[in-house]
Amino acid sequence: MRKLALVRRPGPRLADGIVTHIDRSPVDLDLALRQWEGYVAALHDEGWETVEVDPADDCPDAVFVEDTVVVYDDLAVVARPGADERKPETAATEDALRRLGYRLARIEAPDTLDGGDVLKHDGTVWVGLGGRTTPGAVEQLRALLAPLGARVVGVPLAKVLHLKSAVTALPDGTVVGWDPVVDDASVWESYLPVPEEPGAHVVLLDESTVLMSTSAPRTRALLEERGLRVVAVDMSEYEKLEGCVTCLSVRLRGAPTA
Ligand SMILES: CN(C)C(=N)NCCC[C@H](N)C(=O)O
Repeated sequence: MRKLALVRRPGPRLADGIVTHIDRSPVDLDLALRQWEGYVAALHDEGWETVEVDPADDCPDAVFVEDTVVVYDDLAVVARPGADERKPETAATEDALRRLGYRLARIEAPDTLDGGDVLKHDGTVWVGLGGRTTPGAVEQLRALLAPLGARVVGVPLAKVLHLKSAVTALPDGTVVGWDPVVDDASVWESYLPVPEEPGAHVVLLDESTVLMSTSAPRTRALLEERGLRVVAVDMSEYEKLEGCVTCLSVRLRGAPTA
């Protein structure tokens, strides 16, 4: 299966990115660029091709490209970000996915949805509700994904920016989360609390390998004990902006051949 990921390099205004649930601290732009290059190199080392979405340099948060779209099978649902200053970010993502041969749909106004609120695993799509994503957007997504056989489930979210700030899924479907920011862990059949907030953020690289932040060493050890191979990258400058490993890419597994 072709493993392709959309990425978008950090722009010159990155340090002005939005912070909501944490205090602002200075972002080192040079270090952020090196960390982004390290992230992309880690994807390449693990057999992923990357496609760069055109820059949106007026938008400080544009590097968090995950928030601009939800891709399911051959359908790309272009998001409508909940923060107005992020709304212009979606146009170039839409162009990139059109060029790659995806069918396109859009979350329509007045509803809003951020891709970071959407967690997919094995036919179920959980959507965080309470922050940037509206109930109407969940209904829109449900209607768009139903023909593809996906089950869309709204999940309460009050303590953190996005659903994937609180939880992500391991290759076997176990959902990992950092309890202090998880509103209702009973939503998931198999739930594993992790000892560090960044430990709740994994990107699936293949059936036995995950990408995560170097700032979660105890969770790394926990996952390795479960038999997973962990690739760790330094994400400090993005974590200062409430970002994490998932936000910097949109993983396209089995992309259509355009
Ligand atoms: C899973 N996460 C956290 C994301 N997909 N996106 C993070 C966006 C952070 C940005 N400063 C903002 O506030 O929008």
